[in-house]
Amino acid sequence: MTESISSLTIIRPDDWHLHLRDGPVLASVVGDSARQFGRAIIMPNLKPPVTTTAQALAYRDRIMAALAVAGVADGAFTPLMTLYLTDNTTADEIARAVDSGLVHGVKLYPAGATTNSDAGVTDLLGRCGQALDAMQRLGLPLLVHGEVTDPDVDLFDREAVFVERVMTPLRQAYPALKVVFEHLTTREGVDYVREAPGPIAATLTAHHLLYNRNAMFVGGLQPHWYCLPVLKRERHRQALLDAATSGSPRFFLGTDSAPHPRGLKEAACGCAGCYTALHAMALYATAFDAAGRLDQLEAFASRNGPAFYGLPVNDGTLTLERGEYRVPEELPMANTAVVPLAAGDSLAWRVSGSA
Ligand SMILES: NC(=O)N[C@@H](CC(=O)O)C(=O)O
Ligand SMILES: [Zn+2]
Ligand SMILES: [Zn+2]
Repeated sequence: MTESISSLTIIRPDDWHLHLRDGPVLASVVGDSARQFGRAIIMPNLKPPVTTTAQALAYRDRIMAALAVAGVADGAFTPLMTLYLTDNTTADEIARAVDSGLVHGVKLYPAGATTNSDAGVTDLLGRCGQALDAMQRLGLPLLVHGEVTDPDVDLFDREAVFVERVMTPLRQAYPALKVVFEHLTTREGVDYVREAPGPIAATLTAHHLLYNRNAMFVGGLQPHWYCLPVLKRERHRQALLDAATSGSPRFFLGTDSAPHPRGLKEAACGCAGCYTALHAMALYATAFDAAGRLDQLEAFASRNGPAFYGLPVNDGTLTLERGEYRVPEELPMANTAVVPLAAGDSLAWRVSGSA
């Protein structure tokens, strides 16, 4: 712990992996992100998924309207849109996305890997060549949910196997394609991203930096700690924390905040996803402080992401202070409620202001 530091002001951070959903819930969640972050990469796994630029721009309009409803000042928060890659995404669609200036990535969901991935890719190298070629040529990053879906592969090994079976051949075939390995959860993933040649980076969630898989099982089955990729062993958490605090520009902040109604988490077949947008920066600061590396938080949260995406850093600042933050038990949301990650627990840091 870095006890001497009692407050920290950093360049306004960005969230490079965020689920805002759609409809009434949008206005309930977007304010939580906008209070801390200047921009966010908005995930396209709606029902139906956001597969075209036209759909992405319409979704962007709905987000802007929700920001106004939530009372967020004009220009205070910018959604960076993405497309959902399918077996049928064309090179023309990629060109339209780049021309819009508002779409910043294309998301790969292996079919069946996670929440709302049914329309995802069945065979990346076999079916998506046109789109990948265009993305490589035009500099549009591929954002990857990196887990194989082979039922013979143990759930806890699906990211490590993805590195061998998909990521390595993909990057050999498209060496100049910009790739973000989203929500990295394993030592194998970290080793790959740290050492691989070419334009690659990874996002790291606050929950994977702070908690290991015990959180899902100790004291009973804990549905609010279940997300994909699932929390892993402690040695993986340590590798992620080392990477986040190492100063390597290849690792940056992506919350993967993914709200689900309470009733769909606390169910016989509970949904994957943790809601962390509310207290994201308090969670990250608590993790970096525990590692004694608060000095690295600004690079991770505010500098490395824009550098990879070719965007300027934000103008404003965010200030955090050491002090107990008690996570609420539940948040009202549209006509339902969402339970935030670590509900009822105390964190060591909180957001105290922004400018
Ligand atoms: N992370 C999750 O567990 N869930 C995400 C999807 C995803 O990012 O894989 C969701 O949309 O709910
Ligand atoms: Zn994912
Ligand atoms: Zn996600």
